[in-house]
Amino acid sequence: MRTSMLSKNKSTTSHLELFNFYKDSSLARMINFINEAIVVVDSNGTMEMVNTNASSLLGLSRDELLSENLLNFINDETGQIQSHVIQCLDNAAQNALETPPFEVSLTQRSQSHRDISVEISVSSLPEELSSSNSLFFCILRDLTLHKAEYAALKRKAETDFLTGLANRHKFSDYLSSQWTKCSSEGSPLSVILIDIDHFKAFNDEYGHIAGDRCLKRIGELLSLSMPNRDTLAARYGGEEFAIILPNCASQTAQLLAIRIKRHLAQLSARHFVLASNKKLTVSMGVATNENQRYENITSLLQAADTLLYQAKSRGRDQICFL
Ligand SMILES: Nc1nc2c(ncn2[C@@H]2O[C@H](COP(=O)(O)OP(=O)(O)OP(=O)(O)O)[C@@H](O)[C@H]2O)c(=O)[nH]1
Repeated sequence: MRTSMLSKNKSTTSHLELFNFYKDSSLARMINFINEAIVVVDSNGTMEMVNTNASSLLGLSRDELLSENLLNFINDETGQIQSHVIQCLDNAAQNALETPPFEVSLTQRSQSHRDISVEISVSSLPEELSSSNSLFFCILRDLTLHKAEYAALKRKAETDFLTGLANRHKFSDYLSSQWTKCSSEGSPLSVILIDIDHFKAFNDEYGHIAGDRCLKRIGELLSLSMPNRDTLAARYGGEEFAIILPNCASQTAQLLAIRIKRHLAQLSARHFVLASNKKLTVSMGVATNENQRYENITSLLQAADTLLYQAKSRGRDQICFL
């Protein structure tokens, strides 16, 4: 039975016959013992064998999956991913070991119809296991949990613990990507540096815990003052903050700096008054890359830093811009 079925031409063997044959083959029995979701497909993506893990991942019983094509589970409006999968099957047929795993989004057919991210790794089966019809062994790995964990870790790695703003690392990455984007579009890019004045005196007078609370309040205020989703506020250093404003001309950046300074003054008057009755103030430097004024990110940041120190040396509690 085995030899005659295998030697039969695929076109004269119905899918049901093939499936029933494969269902009882030693390979089909073996894949049920592997602790991965596995489907065996032909070169068009039609499923020939499915193990129990794959059946629960795809949300249909093994028998229901018989008439299904793996490609029909893939979310792919443009059809590009499906072509890529077919190409991977072709590649796997040529060189099984050089087909890298790829990621797709699948819709589960269970009641929830949930979309899940899955990594598929394809290998071709040797001829003695697949008859004249090329078969491919696909391992499907659910990446949903892994992706959620990765996103949470990434968020943590990019966030300043105390203020909840972006940290310096995220600031650098974002500035770098926005520099490239704005330069290629010929649009302006502004940076505002903000440094709290005499913060050491505040810490000395009220202690570090009150100092931390103050930094947190300023972080909240900055976060609420951002004009749009492209704007990024970050904690740049100990008592220093920075704002990246893509597509923002110098005048608009200056107006935003003035507004933030006014809001900070109101916050300070309510919460952060020093013993000498002096309020906590900030100094700011605002620099804008317009008409290729600066050669690179470093010179833009240096300009903002120089302007900030100008504000400090002129007596603090002020904004300097070009
Ligand atoms: N509470 C608290 N204080 C911090 C933190 N990071 C930095 N600082 C304090 O910020 C102060 C910065 O002091 P300086 O660099 O002398 O600056 P300044 O006193 O603000 O004076 P100018 O910047 O010259 O106006 C130091 O006392 C630091 O301990 C923090 O996370 N929490």
